[in-house]
Amino acid sequence: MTAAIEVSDLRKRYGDVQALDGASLTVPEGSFFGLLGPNGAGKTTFINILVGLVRKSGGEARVFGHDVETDYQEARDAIGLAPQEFNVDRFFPIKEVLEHKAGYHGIPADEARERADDVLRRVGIYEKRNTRFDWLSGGMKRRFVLARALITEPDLLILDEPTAGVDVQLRRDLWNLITELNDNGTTILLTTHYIEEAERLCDEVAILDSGSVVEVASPEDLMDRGVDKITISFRESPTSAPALTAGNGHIEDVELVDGRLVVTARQGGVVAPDIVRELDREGHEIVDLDISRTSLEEVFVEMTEGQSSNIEGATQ
Ligand SMILES: Nc1ncnc2c1ncn2[C@@H]1O[C@H](COP(=O)(O)OP(=O)(O)OP(=O)(O)O)[C@@H](O)[C@H]1O
Repeated sequence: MTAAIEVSDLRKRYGDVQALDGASLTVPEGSFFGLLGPNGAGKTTFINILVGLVRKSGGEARVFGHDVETDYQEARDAIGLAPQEFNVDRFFPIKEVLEHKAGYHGIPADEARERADDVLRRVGIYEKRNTRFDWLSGGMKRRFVLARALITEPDLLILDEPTAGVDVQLRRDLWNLITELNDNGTTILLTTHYIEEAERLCDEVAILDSGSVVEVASPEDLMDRGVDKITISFRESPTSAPALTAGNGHIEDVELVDGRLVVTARQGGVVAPDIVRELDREGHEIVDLDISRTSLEEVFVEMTEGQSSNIEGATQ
């Protein structure tokens, strides 16, 4: 199967700044893929090279097998982009903006009108179809840039921080809409500073740091690399921390804190049952057990340490 995105040794230099420094990445067709990284890691530059807004300084980039420079039109026609910054023609009613965009991609006028109505309904701003972009609220503007990305029915939808600064309702609407698109086969590339968003939506995430890809894994696999804390309360507190043989090398530390046993371990959910059985065998009566998992956020911060990270937990 041809990959949706195939990038190797991608480089971009702006004057003194090496924005991309040999980034390599494959995004499989049909996946919901997250591109994470601290501010300035090169995410927007990466996206802009794919859509032809920025010329690479070196390396290769293909979209569904089409080179983004030599087969520009084919590559561009496959992509719908909802950019971080709004760059919309402000003087026309939004429905016309969509029709112009469809026309630019070779879609006949009748079909363009139908598609414009359809995508405006899907993003929930059909009643604003005759309004100029400037007169939409901030949330409606976000909805509109998504509609504009969808008008060409792209095989690859690229969303550059689609939920930055939007309210809870809109965030959920956007999540539902893009999940549905992905279920129907659209490949999604999402950049986000909301870690919970990546955790919830993405099959795989790539972590970009200082212009190169430092990791590609599922959110679940990344979280398994961090350490979890298992806190166990007993009917009668032991006088010292029991020595544990369970855990198969997963346990990193065991200590007694205020009468409770605190076990630091990788894959806490996997080792906890063995620990419980061992303590039970030794006659300790357990009254409560709590596992706090490492968050993807903690793993991310550790991997990109030293960078100015502003990754956030989604507020809702
Ligand atoms: N047109 C430009 N001219 C000069 N430097 C640029 C230009 N565009 C980006 N840069 C620099 O390239 C680096 C990567 O920027 P980029 O916008 O790709 O990062 P990002 O990961 O998208 O960041 P953010 O999360 O803040 O959006 C930064 O140091 C930025 O200042």
